Amino acid sequence: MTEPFGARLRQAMDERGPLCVGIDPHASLLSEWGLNDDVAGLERFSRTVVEALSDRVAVFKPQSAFFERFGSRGVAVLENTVQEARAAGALVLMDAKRGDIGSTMAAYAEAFLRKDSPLFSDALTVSPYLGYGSLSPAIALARESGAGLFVLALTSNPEGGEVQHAVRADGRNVGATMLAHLAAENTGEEPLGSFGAVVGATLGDLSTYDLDINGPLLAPGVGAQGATPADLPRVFGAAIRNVVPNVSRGVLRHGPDAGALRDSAERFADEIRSALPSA
Ligand SMILES: O=C(O)c1cc(=O)[nH]c(=O)n1[C@@H]1O[C@H](COP(=O)(O)O)[C@@H](O)[C@H]1O
Repeated sequence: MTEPFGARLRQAMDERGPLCVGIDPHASLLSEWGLNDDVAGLERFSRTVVEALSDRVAVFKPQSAFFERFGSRGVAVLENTVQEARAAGALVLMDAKRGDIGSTMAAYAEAFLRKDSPLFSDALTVSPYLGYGSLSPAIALARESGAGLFVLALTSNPEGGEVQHAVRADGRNVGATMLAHLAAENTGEEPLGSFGAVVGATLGDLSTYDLDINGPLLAPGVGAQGATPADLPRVFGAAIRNVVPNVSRGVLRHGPDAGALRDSAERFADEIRSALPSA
C-alpha cells in the first residue's frame, strides 16, 4: 500500500528542502540550449533536467502543454520524463490543470492518477472552476492511489483576480472558498494532507486568507515572474512550512550544462532555506 502523497511529500521536503523545479520546455529555452524545437530537442531537454536534478529536488513539475505541443510523440516524451524522474527518486507533480464536469473529470483522473496509467504521477494540478464538487472523482482516485491534487486557488497571474477575488453571497471570496474546501479535505491527516492549493508567490500579503489547510501550498512565480524566496514569509506567514516554491525558467535558463543547472537549483534552495523559520 503506497503511503499517501502528503506523507511522501513531507518526507521529501524534510530531506531535500521544498524546492519544486518546473520542466517547461519553452521553444525559446530549447533554442537557448542549442536544441531544435522538435521532439528530439524536447527529449534531450527533459532528460538533461531530470538527470541533473533528480537526486536533489523534492518535486519536479512537468508542464504538459509544452509536451502536448508535439502531439503523441511529445506525450511519449512526457511519459518517459515522468517515469524516469520517479524512478530516480523525485516526486512528480503533473501540471496539466485539468477540470471538467464530474463524469469527464473521472477520465482525466484515470489518465494521471490511476496507478497503471502510462502518465501516472504523484500529483496533478486541477482547476476547480467548474465547481469544487466536480473534482470529486479525482479526489477519490487520488486517495485510492496514494496520489495528491493541487487545486488552483489564488493563481500567480494578474488576470486571476476577476474570478478568484469575486465575492460570493456569503461574503467569502472564491479563492478563500477553495482553501476552505481543501482544509476540510485534509482534516485529521498527518503529517500533511494530500490535497494542496496553488497560491502564487507573486501575490503579496495574504494575511486576510486562511492558508492553514493542513496541506501543501504550491507557490509558482518565483524567478521569471518576479517573486523571490525572500518574499515567501511575507506572502505566506505561518503557513510557510507547507509551501512548495516552484521555479521553472529561473533554473532552466542556466542549461544545458548540468553543473550550472545544479548550481542554480542550489542557490534557490539556499535562499528558500534562509527564508524559512529555524526549526
Ligand atoms: O499550477 C501552476 O503550476 C501554476 C499556477 C499559477 O498560478 N501560476 C503559474 O505560473 N503556474 C505554472 O508555474 C510555472 C511557472 O513558470 P516560471 O514562471 O517559468 O517559473 C508554469 O509552468 C506555470 O504554468
